Amino acid sequence: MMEVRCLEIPDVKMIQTERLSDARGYFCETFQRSAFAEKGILVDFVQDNQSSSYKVGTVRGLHFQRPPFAQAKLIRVLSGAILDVVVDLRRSSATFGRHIAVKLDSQTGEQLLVPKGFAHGFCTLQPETVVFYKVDQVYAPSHDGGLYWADPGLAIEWPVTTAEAQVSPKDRSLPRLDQLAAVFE
Ligand SMILES: Cc1cn([C@H]2C[C@H](O)[C@@H](COP(=O)(O)OP(=O)(O)O[C@H]3O[C@@H](C)C(=O)[C@@H](O)[C@H]3O)O2)c(=O)[nH]c1=O
Repeated sequence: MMEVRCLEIPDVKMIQTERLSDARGYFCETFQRSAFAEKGILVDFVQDNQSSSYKVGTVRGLHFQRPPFAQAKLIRVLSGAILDVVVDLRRSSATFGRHIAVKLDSQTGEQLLVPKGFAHGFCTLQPETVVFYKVDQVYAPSHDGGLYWADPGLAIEWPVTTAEAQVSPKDRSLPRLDQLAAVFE
């Protein structure tokens, strides 16, 4: 049993797979290719990634890979919690430039499916937060792209200010959306 819920941008989906509990704890199939396909989610994941962030208020993103290395991502939190954010970068989309922000935590184990054509990032809400995600294209640093997380034009309500956030030097100098050349059609 899995539940798939479309968010305000319908290609972005929240996924809850069933947790089978017993006296020891729970067991859960977090990804099963044919179960996802039955729900219309056809992705060939080729790489799993994991990151751990020490502090609350660590921001990673907003990232994407340019075609032909664009990635769909299936995100979940193993420990801690995040505010997960996606921005629609598809120029032909009615929701171009709009974002979705959802809380993901290890309590519910809900997963976020981010299609190709979106920038993705998150802010940790707890210390020692571990994020795990599957991607359907390999890492291609030559095709790395990004968007400045605190771009006021995006109007994302982050839980931290730019002064408080823990951000990598690379992420601090990413372009705003109005400085970004078209990436996705
Ligand atoms: C993303 C990635 C990074 N790396 C290396 C590059 C670098 O030396 C180190 C850290 O990379 P970054 O600073 O880009 O890591 P990080 O900021 O955590 O990047 C990630 O952010 C989130 C929001 C995403 O959506 C991911 O797709 C990815 O872009 O890991 C890989 O070897 N493989 C990978 O797939």
